[in-house]
Amino acid sequence: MTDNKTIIRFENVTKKYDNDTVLNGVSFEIERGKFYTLLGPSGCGKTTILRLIAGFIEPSEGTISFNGKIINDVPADKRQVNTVFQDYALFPHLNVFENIAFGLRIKKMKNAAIAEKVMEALRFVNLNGYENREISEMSGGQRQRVAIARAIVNEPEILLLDEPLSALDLKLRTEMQYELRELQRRLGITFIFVTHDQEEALAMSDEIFVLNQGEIQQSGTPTDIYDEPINRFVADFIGESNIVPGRMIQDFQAEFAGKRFECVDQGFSPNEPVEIMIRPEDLEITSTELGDLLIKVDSQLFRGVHYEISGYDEAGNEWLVHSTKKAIVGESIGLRFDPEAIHVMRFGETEEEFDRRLEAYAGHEPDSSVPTPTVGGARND
Ligand SMILES: Nc1ncnc2c1ncn2[C@@H]1O[C@H](COP(=O)(O)OP(=O)(O)OP(=O)(O)O)[C@@H](O)[C@H]1O
Repeated sequence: MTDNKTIIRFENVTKKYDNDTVLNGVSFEIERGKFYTLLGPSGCGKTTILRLIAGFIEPSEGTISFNGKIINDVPADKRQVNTVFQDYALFPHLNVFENIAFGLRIKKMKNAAIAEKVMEALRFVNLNGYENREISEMSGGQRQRVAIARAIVNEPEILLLDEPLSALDLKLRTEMQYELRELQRRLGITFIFVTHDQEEALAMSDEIFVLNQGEIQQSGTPTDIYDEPINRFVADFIGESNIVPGRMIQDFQAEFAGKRFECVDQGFSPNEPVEIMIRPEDLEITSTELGDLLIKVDSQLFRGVHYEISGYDEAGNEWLVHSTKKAIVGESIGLRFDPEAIHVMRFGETEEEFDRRLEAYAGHEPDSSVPTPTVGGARND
């Protein structure tokens, strides 16, 4: 059922071009007034989802609803959706004012009303006073804002943004991230933003959909996805991660790198093979005596805020560590980590199964009657 928070709903949407399936049975809901990001590598289907929402293309199978009504064959110009394109698609022969006014003139709005709306849109994107400038006289960041003003002047219910920051240099891009986020809050309309930049997605979004090969791998808040990635693809794509093979001995006890560790995961079959993920910043450098794991340092890079240290454990797994402490290449160091830092990933788990497993953990602390090693401690047996 669609409740009144839901503005867009995809149900088993597939898009094929000839025999190529570019979206494969995708289902999701978009809630009103939030900032969503579609994140994934090139060719995974992000733009295809935007184009389906905008009405530029139709699904091959499945349904798309807008405010509870199926809109599969509603034409683009009848949808309350506007798009900001990667190249901004501004009209070079029109000045800033006329670029923004364009859609309103097509709607045959009166001049006075157009002027009022254009000026309001310019204020929203901090470009008041620029209305008579030519597009060629505007910088990249300013053109970007004109493109946004042109989209919001139509008062859409949803604004689609297809990699709108990719043409900007890093500093301007970071500034525009703040501006866009702030603009979305002030306008209160739904933004659906496409990017392949994970840091951008983490910084800006209320919700992220991580896509790969035409399927949604995982959806959730930035912290959910960063802290609890569902599989190797998501863990690797969002941030840096150490992923090593292991198995779940029993509830709250994982084995990897030849040792057993207390963890916070449960609901696996005894000895089930799994993948273990630990973030580089969750590994703490300590002495070889105190370490849960020993690694021989292979390389070290200074990254400004931290050192990036890599090395190999005795089982041959590579570990990446982010630490403010220095290490010495060629020497052994100990690594310490908490049970919560160990993320256990099940092979082939669907998002529903994954969510159910995680919900089952909530409020269930490891049972103290289960014989497990000390907190974060390793047991050699
Ligand atoms: N009109 C089309 N005809 C055939 N294949 C298409 C068409 N449009 C897109 N595709 C294919 O669909 C797949 C998904 O494309 P899409 O543009 O959605 O990817 P994307 O995730 O937005 O990628 P990028 O980040 O590179 O823009 C790609 O393999 C692409 O080649």
